[in-house]
Order: sequence, then structure tokens, then C-alpha cells
Amino acid sequence: MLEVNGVNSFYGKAQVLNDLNFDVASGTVVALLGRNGAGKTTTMKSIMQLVRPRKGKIIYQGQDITGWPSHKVARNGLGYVPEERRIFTQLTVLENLEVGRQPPRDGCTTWTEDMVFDLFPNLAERRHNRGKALSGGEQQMLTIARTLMGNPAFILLDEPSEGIAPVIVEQMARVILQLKDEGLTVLLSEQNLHFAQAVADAVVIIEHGTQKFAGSLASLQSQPEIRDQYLSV
Ligand SMILES: Nc1ncnc2c1ncn2[C@@H]1O[C@H](COP(=O)(O)OP(=O)(O)OP(=O)(O)O)[C@@H](O)[C@H]1O
Repeated sequence: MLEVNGVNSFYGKAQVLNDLNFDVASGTVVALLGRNGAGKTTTMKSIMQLVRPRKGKIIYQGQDITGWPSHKVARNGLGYVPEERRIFTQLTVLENLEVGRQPPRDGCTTWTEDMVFDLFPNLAERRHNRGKALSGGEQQMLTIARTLMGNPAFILLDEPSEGIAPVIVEQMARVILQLKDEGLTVLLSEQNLHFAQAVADAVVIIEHGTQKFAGSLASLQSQPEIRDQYLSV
């Protein structure tokens, strides 16, 4: 569904990604793992064309999307949930969801408010509250919920478990598996293997912008030396 082909990305003169090569198969959850500063966010931004790869290609559903404007990438069915929660603090939960609404997309779930409230019951209770009244975890959920209102086929979640309470982390893992059941394809970034193990089918490990491993979760689990070398566990 998504191919990252020989991607090299830079900030100015500084090269941050070196020849990344991995695939995300349709209907799977792939975890992009690596320590702080490894290049996970830059990989996601390179897929979304928020950072333009200087070399290499991003192929989505057989189409080369490299160089497309980011809004066109999003309209094509890729929903990006950045690490920093970008909700509208002055708008209510319902109004935030309304902002994210896009027309139905062929082959994808058409999300309604009720459907996202089923997924995130905490938000249902808070539907008339303003964004600023929500906890960090609820803001994280609202960011995901708003992205779902755009009816994506593929969702990129940058560190969905970062900075939220353990009980919410568990809920987040359940949500990701429910999204997979809905037929969405998920690429998430994570520093810690624990969360990835609960949700991912496959794993890509990067260190200093270089890919060190790509394969199934089972194959990573059978190679503890890779895990110990590149991940904080
Ligand atoms: N806008 C920027 N300008 C210059 N360098 C940047 C910029 N954003 C990130 N970097 C650098 O690029 C490298 C990769 O950063 P990136 O945010 O992609 O890593 P990450 O794996 O997502 O880490 P984190 O867990 O901190 O989000 C780091 O060395 C970082 O300092």
C-alpha cells in the first residue's frame, strides 16, 4: 500500500534520513521504532511531504506521491496525527470534529461523530467541552478522532502513547487494533517496544536516520540482540 523507496531527507544541509526502504502492507499496523532523535518524525513528515525527500520516492497505492503538496497527499487518504496535539482549544470537542470532516472516500469507513465517540467514550462525555478543558490524553484522542473524520485509508500516528497516563495508553492500544479491524492501515512511531508489541504486525527500526531492521514483530522478538542494541526497553 505504501512504499518508502530509498528516501533521503535533509533539514538544510543536515542529512537526517539515509536511504530508508520499507513497505507498509494494506490493513497492517507497522511500528517505526527508534530512540529520541532517530528520525521517526522526519520519516512521517517525508511520507506526508511536509519534508520533501531529496532523493528517493514515496509510492502510495501504486502512485508516486513524492513532491505532491501535503494537502493533496492528505486528500488522497493519508491522515497524519503529529506528536504535538493540534486541537483547537477554543472550540468544543464536537466543533473540533466538524473541522476535520471530509467527504466520504471509496473503500473507506465514513466516520460519524457517533462512531468516533464509540471508539473514544471519554470524548463522548466531553462533547460540549472546549479543547482547553481536556486532559493531555483526551487531547491526543481528539486529534486522532478529528483525523478519522477525514475518512483516511492510511493513518500515521506520531508517538500516540507519549505523555499520557498508563490507563489511557492501554485504551490507545485497543483503539489502534479497532482501527485495523475497520480496515485502516496504520504507521505509528514509538520509542518503546512495549506499546509496539501490543499492536504492531511489523516493525521498522531506525537509528541516526539509518534503517537497522525491517520485518515482522515475531522476527524481531526472535532476535533480542537487535532489540537491545537499538531500543530502550
Ligand atoms: N526542523 C528541524 N531542523 C533541523 N533539524 C531537525 C529539525 N527537526 C528535527 N531535526 C533533527 O533531525 C533528527 C531527527 O529528528 P526526528 O524528530 O525526526 O526524530 P524522532 O525519532 O522523531 O525523535 P523524537 O522522539 O524526538 O520525536 C534529530 O537529530 C533532530 O534534532
